[in-house]
Amino acid sequence: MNERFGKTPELRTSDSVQLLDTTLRDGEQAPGVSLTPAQKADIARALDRAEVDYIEAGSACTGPGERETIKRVTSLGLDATVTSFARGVKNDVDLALDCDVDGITLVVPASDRHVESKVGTTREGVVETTDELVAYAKDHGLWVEVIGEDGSRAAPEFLESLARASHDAGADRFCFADTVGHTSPEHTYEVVSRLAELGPTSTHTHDDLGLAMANVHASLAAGADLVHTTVNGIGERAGNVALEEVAIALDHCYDVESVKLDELYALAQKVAQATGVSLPPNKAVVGQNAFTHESGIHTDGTLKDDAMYEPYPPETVGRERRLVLGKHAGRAGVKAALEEHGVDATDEEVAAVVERVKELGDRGKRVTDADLLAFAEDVQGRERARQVELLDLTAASGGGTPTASVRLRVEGEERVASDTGSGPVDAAVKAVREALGPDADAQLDEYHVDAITGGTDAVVTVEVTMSLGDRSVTVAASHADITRASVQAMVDALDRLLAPNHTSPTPASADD
Ligand SMILES: CC(=O)SCCNC(=O)CCNC(=O)[C@H](O)C(C)(C)COP(=O)(O)OP(=O)(O)OC[C@H]1O[C@@H](n2cnc3c(N)ncnc32)[C@H](O)[C@@H]1OP(=O)(O)O
Repeated sequence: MNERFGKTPELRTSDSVQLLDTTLRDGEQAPGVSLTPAQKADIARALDRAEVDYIEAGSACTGPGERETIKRVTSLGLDATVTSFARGVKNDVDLALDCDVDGITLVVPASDRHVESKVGTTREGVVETTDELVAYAKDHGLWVEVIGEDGSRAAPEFLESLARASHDAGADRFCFADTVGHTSPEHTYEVVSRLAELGPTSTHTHDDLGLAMANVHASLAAGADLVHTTVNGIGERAGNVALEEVAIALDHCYDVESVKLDELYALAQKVAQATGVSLPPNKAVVGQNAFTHESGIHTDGTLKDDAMYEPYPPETVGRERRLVLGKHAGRAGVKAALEEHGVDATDEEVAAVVERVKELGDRGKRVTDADLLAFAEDVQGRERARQVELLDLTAASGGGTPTASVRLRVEGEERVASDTGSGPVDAAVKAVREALGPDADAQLDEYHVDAITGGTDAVVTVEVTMSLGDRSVTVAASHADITRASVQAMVDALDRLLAPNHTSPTPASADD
C-alpha cells in the first residue's frame, strides 16, 4: 500500500469490492469490435486468471452466433460467475438459460425516456415485468442483477421503487447505471446512497464526460460494492470505466484487493490485439508510456530512487520500467543507457553524446539505441565493422504465396536465403533468419510501424526491439517500402546484438 503518502482517506469504500467485467458484452459494443468465439474464450480465460469475480460473456438475445460464443465461455469451467445480458423480456432470459450461464444482468428501463419512448410502457409496467422476470430467473437458479437502464437520468424515487421491487422479488443486486455517462459524482453519491440502503448495489459508469472513474468512487463511497468494468475501458461511445484503473486505484488508495494486479498488462494487450482498439501511449496502467521516463530530471531522479517519479512499481501490474532518450535527456540518463550497452564513456564524451541526442530529439525524432550507439562511436572516434549488412532484398506478394529473398553480408561472408510467409514482411523476416541461421536466435520483442507522411506514397518508419540473451536493442529504419524498412530495422538490430558488447573509455589524450 502507499505508505509513502500517509493516511488512507476515510471514504466509505467497502472492504471488499467485486468486479463484473463486461469487456465481452459492453466492450464488444464499441463500434467496429466483433470478437470470434476463440477470442472471447481466450479473453474469458485471461479474466479468470486475473480472478475477476463476474464475467459478462455477451448478450444471448443477439443471435445464434453469440449464443454459441457464450456457450463456449460457459463450458470453460471458469471460477468466475459467467453472465449474459438480458432485456426485460422473458425470451431473453430463456435464451440466456440455453447458454448455461450462471447468471443474468437483467436490463430494464428506468428513465421515463427509456420507459416511454423506447420500450413504450409505464413505470408500473416496468416494475411488474421486473418482478416476474426476477422471480422466473431465480426459479431457474440464476444469479440476478437488475440494471435500471439510464438510471442516472431516472427520477430517484422511481429508481428506488424499482430497486425495492427487484430485491423483494429475490434479485441478488441492483445496479445504478450511468448509461450515457452524463452525471456528476455528487448526483451519483446521492442516488447510490439511497439504493445501497435497500440492498447490494452495483455501479455501471460510462466515460462520456471523462467522469467514469470519479463516479465509480462516488458509488463506492456511497455504499456500492460491485463495479462494472471493461479492459482498457472499451465500450459504447467513449467507453466504460477501465478494469485496470479501478483495480489499481482500489489497491493503491484504499488497500482494497479486487483482482490479481500482475495479470493486468497481459490482459490489456490481449484485448487490444483481439479488438483492434490500440492502447493510447498515455493510458493509465497499461499505456506504453505509463512507466517510461524520458526527461533528464525524471530519469536522474528515477536512477537515484525508483519511486521518485512513479506512484507504484511497474512490476505490480506486470510491467517493467523503461528509460528512453529524447530532446529532454540529461547526462545521467545517457550515461546509464550507454552503460546498459556496455559502453564506458568519460564525462566529456557523455556530454557530447547528450548534445547529439538533443539535436536529434529537436528534429522530432525518437532516439533509438542504435542512434545512441552510433553517436557514442562517433564521439569516441571508434570505427566499427558491421557484423550484418543488407545487400539486397526482393519481395513479391499479391496473387501467389508471398515470397522474399535476401542477400546479406555476415562477418564478411555473403549469404543468400529465401522464404515464404503470411505477407511480404513476414517472408522477408523469415528469409533473414534463414540466412543467419543459429546466429539469428534473437527475439523480435516489438515491431511498430508509423506512416510519417500521409497518402499511399508515405514514408514509413519501422521500429523494432530485439533481444539476444540479456541484451536488448531498439532500432528504427525509414523507407517508402514497408518490407525494406522492416528488414533494414531488423538487420540493423541484429548487427548491434551480434557485435561484441564491451568497449573501453577513450584513452585521455595529451591535450585533455
Ligand atoms: C445499455 C446497453 O448497453 S443496451 C445493450 C445493447 N446490446 C444490444 O443491442 C445487443 C445486440 N442487439 C441485437 O442483436 C438486437 O438489437 C436484438 C436482437 C436484441 C433485438 O433486435 P430487434 O428485434 O430487431 O429490435 P431492435 O434492435 O430494432 O430494437 C430493440 C428492441 O428492444 C427493446 N428494448 C430495448 N431495451 C429494452 C429493455 N431494457 N427491456 C425490454 N425491451 C427493450 C426496444 O423497445 C426494441 O423493441 P421494439 O422493436 O418492440 O421497439
